[in-house]
Amino acid sequence: MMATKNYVAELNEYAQRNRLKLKYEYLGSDGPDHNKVFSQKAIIDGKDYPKGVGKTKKDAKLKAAENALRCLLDGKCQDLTENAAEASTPAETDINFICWLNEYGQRNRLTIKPMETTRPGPNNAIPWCSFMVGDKEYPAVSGKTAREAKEEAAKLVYDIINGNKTTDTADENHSDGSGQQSEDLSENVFDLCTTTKNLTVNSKDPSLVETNYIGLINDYCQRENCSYTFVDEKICGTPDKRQFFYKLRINNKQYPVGKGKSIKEAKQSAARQAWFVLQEQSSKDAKDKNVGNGQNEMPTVSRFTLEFEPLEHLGKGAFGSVYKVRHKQLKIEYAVKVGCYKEKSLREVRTLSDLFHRNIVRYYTFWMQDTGYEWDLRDSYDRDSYDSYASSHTADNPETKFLYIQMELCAKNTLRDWIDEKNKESEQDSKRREESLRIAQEIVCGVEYIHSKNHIHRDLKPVNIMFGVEGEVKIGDFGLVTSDDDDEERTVCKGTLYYMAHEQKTERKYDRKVDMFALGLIFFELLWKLSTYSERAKIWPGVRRQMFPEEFSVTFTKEKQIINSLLSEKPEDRPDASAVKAELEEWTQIFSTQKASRQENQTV
Ligand SMILES: Nc1ncnc2c1ncn2[C@@H]1O[C@H](COP(=O)(O)OP(=O)(O)OP(=O)(O)O)[C@@H](O)[C@H]1O
Repeated sequence: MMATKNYVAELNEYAQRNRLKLKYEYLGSDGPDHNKVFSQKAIIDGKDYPKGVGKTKKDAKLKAAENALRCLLDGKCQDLTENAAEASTPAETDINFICWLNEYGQRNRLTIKPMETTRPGPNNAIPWCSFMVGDKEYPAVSGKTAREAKEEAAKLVYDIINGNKTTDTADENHSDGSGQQSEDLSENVFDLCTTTKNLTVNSKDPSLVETNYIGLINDYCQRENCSYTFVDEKICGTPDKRQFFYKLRINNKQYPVGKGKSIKEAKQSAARQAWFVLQEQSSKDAKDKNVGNGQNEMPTVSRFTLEFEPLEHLGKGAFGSVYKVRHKQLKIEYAVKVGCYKEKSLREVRTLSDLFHRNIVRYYTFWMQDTGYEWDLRDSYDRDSYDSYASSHTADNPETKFLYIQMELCAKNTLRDWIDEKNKESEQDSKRREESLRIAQEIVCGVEYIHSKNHIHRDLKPVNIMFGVEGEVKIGDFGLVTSDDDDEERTVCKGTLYYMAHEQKTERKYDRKVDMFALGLIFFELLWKLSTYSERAKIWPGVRRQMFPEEFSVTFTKEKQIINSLLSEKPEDRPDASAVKAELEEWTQIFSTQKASRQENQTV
């Protein structure tokens, strides 16, 4: 193996020689666990140098140092910035496709089943493998060994799901299509889209599953027998920061322009814009039709009960009820939120459809119906009789529409339950501290992502934080989400008073830092045992003003420092999510090392 040059030492030397102030900034990690990449950048005398990406933090630092040296000594900064986007994407050859596929199955609650066979070859039997993902079978592939066939088959599924190949082009017996249509089909991952309606994967990041709006438009146009084309509007920006603009034309009607960093992203965004306009239009048409008919005479078929089997009433919030359901065809369980439709609720769904992150409850789709859904709570424990007690119903006002939001199903216990359980335990132990640090890190990752998309959650609290199948944190309830535009006037006192920042209670101008204040309180609650409500009521006002129980400050010195900064009265003094994430990551590492050495000492 070739030895790697120690660029970090070299850059240090360079900085010392030239009396420059050198530091590194950790920029976070990206990608699923099996294929994580880390990023760091060098900052020299306040100037940022191109980020370095690597499979470990150390590699990333080395790469960052190398990049800075190339800028400083060879003047090659431009090339590096242009390549930065590529470098941050994990190389496909590094991906363990079987592992990726298993994670994909877990995330989407699809069973993954390899089907291994042999087929006669010229000399001996050749191993073949294909995968069943949910109820869809992917094409079979051969390999020199059974393992190789399995890996190749998993890679094929990866390619198809990522839109690198269509199922048609991947099929052994199929010849390639040509022209515009085949190009569109490969973007749409058409086969998958028609089975699951809207699941595809962002080709850049296999950990994120996005709604395929081009697929939905394709579906819609086939159903309505209309044609669509993407219109190339313009391209802006410098070569390293290109912005593409596309819009959709459906039967000569033009829809709003969508933009993106690639043509594909811009087309998806245009399809998303068109999809929302179509939804709004169809709701308006239905309303006009009802008004025209004088009354809502025809009973409407409920898409909800047609597609899903309601299994359980999970709870009720301000917007409506949430049900655990099973998709009748896919046999996958989801959560569906049902409430009365208001213009504003559609805006919220629009925001939600923009968020795809491991630590955020995954949104699948939404639709509107004339009928709502009622579950008689008295009998909800009686599964067999749900039909007689749960029913679709129309509202008293015939103009009322109901909005259904299909989401990922999370575990029943929320973070509130987790905290309550921990508070029942007798001792304040180090296991709670360790778990709390993991949970806090995941919450802050989700919040960092929400903020990066220019949204403010505004209602972060333990009941709105749920857990996924692997116990990972899932931030939910985006009922109060709003955009973080600088000059927007805000509604005063939206959210839950207990976790609300001072400025959110009283001021019309506040920003994303209100979420950081709530995070401070949640971190405190994660760590500190509060046995009774009265104990909590006694210390809570103090904690909100950065006054902590003495024992807390002694036991959790580092955590207290982070929480203290999050609870700063002035929003500008609160750190942003990425800074807290970095601090927590660093502290977690130190804490684990300290714990390991303590354990070692005990055994010696
Ligand atoms: N995706 C989901 N998976 C599982 N349970 C869910 C899901 N979304 C919501 N729930 C549960 O459904 C219940 C109602 O949730 P919802 O988000 O509507 O309201 P809430 O958070 O209780 O109140 P509000 O919206 O008024 O703040 C809660 O108990 C919540 O834990």
